Amino acid sequence: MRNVSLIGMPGSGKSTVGVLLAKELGFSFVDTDLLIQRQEGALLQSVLDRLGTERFLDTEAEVIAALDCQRTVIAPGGSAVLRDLGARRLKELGPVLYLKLPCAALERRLGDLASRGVTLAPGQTLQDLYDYRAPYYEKYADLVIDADQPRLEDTVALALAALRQL
Ligand SMILES: Nc1ncnc2c1ncn2[C@@H]1O[C@H](COP(=O)(O)OP(=O)(O)OP(=O)(O)O)[C@@H](O)[C@H]1O
Ligand SMILES: O=C(O)C1=C[C@@H](O)[C@@H](O)[C@H](O)C1
Ligand SMILES: [Mg+2]
Repeated sequence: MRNVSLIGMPGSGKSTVGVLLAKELGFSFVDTDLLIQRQEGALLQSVLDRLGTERFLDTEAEVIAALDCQRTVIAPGGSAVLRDLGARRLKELGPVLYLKLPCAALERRLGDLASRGVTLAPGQTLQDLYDYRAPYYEKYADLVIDADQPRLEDTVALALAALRQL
């Protein structure tokens, strides 16, 4: 298996589950949010404030399109599926696994969205974002797992089991 990409809503666990999954697989780990921060020389929320949503999404897609890795778990931002360029690159790199969980569970996990760096339009709620994005996650996923697990390790185990089915 060349790489594994995790997609899903902000707070679904792509970064926290991803690094544990990489350890279990003996893979490297890359979080594209960190690549964007390094490239732009600023924290994600500042990048988002400076560029605005559309240019942020273009930048994110370009960073993902430039990924060239092997045996790596890739944790992109929750917005990665909103640009075909980035989403297609993830699929080229290997299986794409959707960490799916209900919006209510995400609401409980996420703190202040205003400072988290989420591409929310003014007045848009997390539920609006969830309803808009869910079809994109489903569209690009090769595998879907129930990420509404009490323990990170349980989600990692489900991810490993799903990957074994390929
Ligand atoms: N069972 C669980 N599985 C995963 N994350 C959990 C769980 N319980 C609580 N959390 C918390 O939920 C948050 C998940 O955030 P994380 O940054 O991993 O999400 P993400 O999918 O990478 O989001 P983003 O799209 O913003 O990068 C963390 O703060 C984590 O500690
Ligand atoms: O889901 C989102 O809209 C985002 C999630 C973050 O990981 C970042 O990629 C960015 O701040 C946008
Ligand atoms: Mg993340």
